[in-house]
Amino acid sequence: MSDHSPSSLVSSGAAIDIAGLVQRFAAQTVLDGIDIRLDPGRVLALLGPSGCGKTTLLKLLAGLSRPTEGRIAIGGETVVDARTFVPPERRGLGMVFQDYALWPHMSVGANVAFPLEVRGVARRERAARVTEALGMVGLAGFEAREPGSLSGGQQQRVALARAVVARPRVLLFDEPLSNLDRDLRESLCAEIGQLLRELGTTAVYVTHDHEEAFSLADTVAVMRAGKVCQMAPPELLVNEPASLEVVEFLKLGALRQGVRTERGWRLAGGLELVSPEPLVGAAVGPGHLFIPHAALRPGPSHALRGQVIAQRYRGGHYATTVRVGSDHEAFDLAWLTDQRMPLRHAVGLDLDWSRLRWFPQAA
Ligand SMILES: Nc1ncnc2c1ncn2[C@@H]1O[C@H](COP(=O)(O)OP(=O)(O)OP(=O)(O)O)[C@@H](O)[C@H]1O
Repeated sequence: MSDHSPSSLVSSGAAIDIAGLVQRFAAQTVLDGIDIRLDPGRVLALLGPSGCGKTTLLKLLAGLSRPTEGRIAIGGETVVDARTFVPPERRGLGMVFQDYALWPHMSVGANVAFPLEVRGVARRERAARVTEALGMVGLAGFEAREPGSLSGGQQQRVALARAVVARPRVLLFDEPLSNLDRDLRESLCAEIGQLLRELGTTAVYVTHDHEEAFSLADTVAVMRAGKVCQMAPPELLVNEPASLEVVEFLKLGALRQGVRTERGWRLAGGLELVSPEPLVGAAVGPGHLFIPHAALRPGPSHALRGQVIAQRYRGGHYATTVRVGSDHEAFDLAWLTDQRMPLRHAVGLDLDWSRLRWFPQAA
């Protein structure tokens, strides 16, 4: 964020242990047996579609509600189970919300100082730590400003300074960037990631944005319908998605129904993929083939032939949509190239066969 050293705000992050967490509201089961262990200082993203239970899980961590069943421990101490409930203010947390939640009648400095005031920190130390926290988020000298006079991005930086000023053991983020425009989202996301690493705080970050989750987090929990489908570092999720659900949600390529043959796959619609090398693993039979975007590369074998149907310039490359396969069963793949191409331009692509994933149909 700035080159200000965060020395006095560095905290020792706490481990988080969640075991058998269930949340029911009347007949609806919103969290259905969540087990998560997060090591101290790690950043976990909870990623999933609207309504999958992300915010409900974050609220349980924060102590803003109580689970129907299960246990949460922070730093080895049980903060909630059937017998225990530690209130939010005693959990050692900092929180950043989507809507900033700043107090409009208080100056920026007073907003950031508030968690220290509540903890009875002396005025002189308070002032020094507020200055430092504002410096860290790139708002040095903003103490006297009114929150209402700041841009959305600046208000979120104030909220971030307020969340870190009391050296929390755990930081919780609930979709903090979703009210900001794309460029600002990208830059603030990178800055938050850097800040978290400098501070060493454990963090849980709720988002439905894949890019945010993948760029910020050490570990991503993909959630669907109250369950964690897969929890893994971003590169593992991309290369080894555990299930069709994860593949479908992450949208990192094309998923096609087909039949595994001795030498490759015959996809619905008739497209044949024949591997140059013998395939290992999985028996022949029906299932789904996942062709990740990352498996595409230019080359002479032209395992896949298609037509360019769209190109978008982004960050030095053309994100190119290539339509492959016959008319009624055509599918689209995204390919990064530095060449500009006319619409309907015919392209032949090679495949990195080792990156294809086959999900055999359950017997
Ligand atoms: N206090 C409550 N009482 C009844 N139902 C609730 C309550 N809180 C949440 N729900 C329901 O639980 C489900 C999950 O909500 P939650 O806010 O956790 O989802 P989410 O994954 O964070 O979604 P979004 O990305 O839209 O915020 C929703 O169907 C919601 O209506």
